[in-house]
Amino acid sequence: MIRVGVIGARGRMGSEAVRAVEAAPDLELVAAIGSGDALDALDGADVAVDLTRPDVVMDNVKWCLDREIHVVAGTSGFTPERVAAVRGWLAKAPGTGVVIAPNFGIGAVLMMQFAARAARFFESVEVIELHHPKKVDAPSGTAARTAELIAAARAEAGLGAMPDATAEELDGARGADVAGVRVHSVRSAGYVASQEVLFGGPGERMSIRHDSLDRESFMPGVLLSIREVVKRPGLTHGLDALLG
Ligand SMILES: NC(=O)C1=CN([C@@H]2O[C@H](COP(=O)(O)OP(=O)(O)OC[C@H]3O[C@@H](n4cnc5c(N)ncnc54)[C@H](OP(=O)(O)O)[C@@H]3O)[C@@H](O)[C@H]2O)C=CC1
Ligand SMILES: O=C(O)C1=N[C@H](C(=O)O)C[C@H](O)C1
Repeated sequence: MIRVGVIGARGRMGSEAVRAVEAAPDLELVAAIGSGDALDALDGADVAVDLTRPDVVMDNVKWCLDREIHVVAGTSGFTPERVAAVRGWLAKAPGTGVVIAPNFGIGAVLMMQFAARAARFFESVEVIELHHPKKVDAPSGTAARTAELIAAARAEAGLGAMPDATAEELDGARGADVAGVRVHSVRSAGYVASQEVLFGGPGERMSIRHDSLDRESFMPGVLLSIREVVKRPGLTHGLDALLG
């Protein structure tokens, strides 16, 4: 049995994760921690799953790594600087694993992979992410990571800046610049989590879209990450490596 604690257990994702862990025959829920609860309840846990907020997740990860508790971090906000900080902490806990999962959805992981693969073939690319209006951060972690992957693929292919004649702009009209890729965030009732990556080249365009219609879409990825993190010391960034 893998002993699991969920941090953010009363939230939208955390409560789903609690149910999923409780229903899994090889996992035991040993802690369900909400805001205001002490992390000490994680003593004895093998894995902590963090589904909280970008402003608290780093402290939680550090607390767990100081105690050699493996971490599955689904919370958004993992900038390259934060990922580097986690790597640094892991260097002092070499037997411990961390999975940072910008998105647990299998389709979303594929959408990010496909986008990175297509990136070198198009001169233009922009990302539109659409989420429920209770989301506290923008752009989404998924969109930011997608932009980073696209930017890396473009750089590797020797592509320069994208064509864009914008000379006058209402603040925000062209979205956020993430590693040179424009990311547009929509917040609207009726959405859980969606993303579309738009590519353009001479005489053609292509879009790759993924929609999570229900948070149950994330649960297979949460369970896979828990089962894998105990076998993988060090940092795993994204579910790609876990999917084979
Ligand atoms: N990787 C993925 O596939 C997915 C990631 N996410 C990410 O997961 C995170 C949570 O999303 P969501 O569930 O929608 O958000 P919610 O606001 O519904 O849940 C967050 C929960 O964290 C709790 N919390 C806040 N601070 C602490 C703390 N210091 N210790 C313990 N618990 C705390 C909150 O408690 P309280 O309400 O009392 O403040 C709340 O219950 C977000 O960053 C989101 O982007 C979401 C969906 C999928
Ligand atoms: O807050 C959400 O809901 C989601 N957050 C993650 C993100 O920021 O990418 C994953 C998914 O998009 C749902």
